[in-house]
Amino acid sequence: MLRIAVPNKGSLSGPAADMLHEAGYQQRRDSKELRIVDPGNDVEFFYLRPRDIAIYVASGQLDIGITGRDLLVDSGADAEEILPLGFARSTFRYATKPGTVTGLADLKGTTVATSYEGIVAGHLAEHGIDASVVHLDGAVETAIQLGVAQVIADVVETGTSLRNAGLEVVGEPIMQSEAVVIRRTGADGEAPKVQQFLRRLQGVLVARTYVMMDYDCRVEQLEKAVALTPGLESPTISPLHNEGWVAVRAMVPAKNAQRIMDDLYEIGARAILTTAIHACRL
Ligand SMILES: Nc1ncnc2c1ncn2[C@@H]1O[C@H](COP(=O)(O)OP(=O)(O)OP(=O)(O)O)[C@@H](O)[C@H]1O
Ligand SMILES: O=P(O)(O)OC[C@H]1O[C@H](OP(=O)(O)OP(=O)(O)O)[C@H](O)[C@@H]1O
Ligand SMILES: [Mg+2]
Repeated sequence: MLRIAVPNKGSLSGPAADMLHEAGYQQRRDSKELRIVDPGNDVEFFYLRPRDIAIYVASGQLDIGITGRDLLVDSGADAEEILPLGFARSTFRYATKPGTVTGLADLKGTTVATSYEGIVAGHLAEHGIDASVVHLDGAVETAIQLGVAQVIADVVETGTSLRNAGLEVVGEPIMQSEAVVIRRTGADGEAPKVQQFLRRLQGVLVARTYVMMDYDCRVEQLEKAVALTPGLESPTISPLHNEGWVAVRAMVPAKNAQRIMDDLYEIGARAILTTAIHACRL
């Protein structure tokens, strides 16, 4: 049975459960449940603290896990990313009161408050900056006002939390993060059960980002039309009863669908339809 670690709380937990549900897996009904078995899919899910997931996966007791890239790096655990999942996207950045620190070099001699000590200590060492790091569990934006640190390093998504605390970012982002599937470093990636799990999640990602587009066009315009809708491999072309016309079917990125429909119309395509993809195996 495949054993999978899933975040039980925080920003990762809801979207991870939604994605697993879309991929056809049973998920817990009660947020207090710590483990469920999905016998139909031969999978066991363990609901763990997001921060602990890389440690469990590295220990070899669980085959794979869903966590944040930043949490994986921070843990220092012997685990590796195998599939990015596109949700819980964030950057990890230094921030401070405006005008106090202008660049990375000014961090020398300061105290940096963070919940991600591993990332920060690693980043400071990499840049040869001698600064102290104080570990806080959360709400680190307040640490400056309360005099615990001069600088913070934290997750930034919209920037609202920083703005509300009167802080501004310093330097370039330390890293870009999103939810990822991880496994123990060097673990057997070819294991059929792992491969099937990854294919299902990839199917959800494709279904979320692509739509199916169908249209009719004149044979003379086909090359231009196909250039607009090349599909993932190649579009399907079917003859129409009306001579000189063909029907075309191709997957297109959902975010470009309206523009592509306009462009197809311009070159004479008609009956242009888009439909949602509910599931997919590439
Ligand atoms: N506001 C946010 N937007 C996007 N991703 C976020 C946000 N806050 C945290 N994350 C991401 O979620 C993961 C952190 O998981 P965690 O459960 O600790 O998040 P959290 O939402 O801060 O939860 P909590 O603070 O309740 O512990 C990290 O990968 C982080 O990048
Ligand atoms: O840029 P924003 O959109 O404001 O998002 C970033 C904030 O979200 C998270 O906080 P969370 O609410 O999880 O609280 P925490 O600091 O206690 O973890 C993170 O730690 C930042 O504080
Ligand atoms: Mg948080």
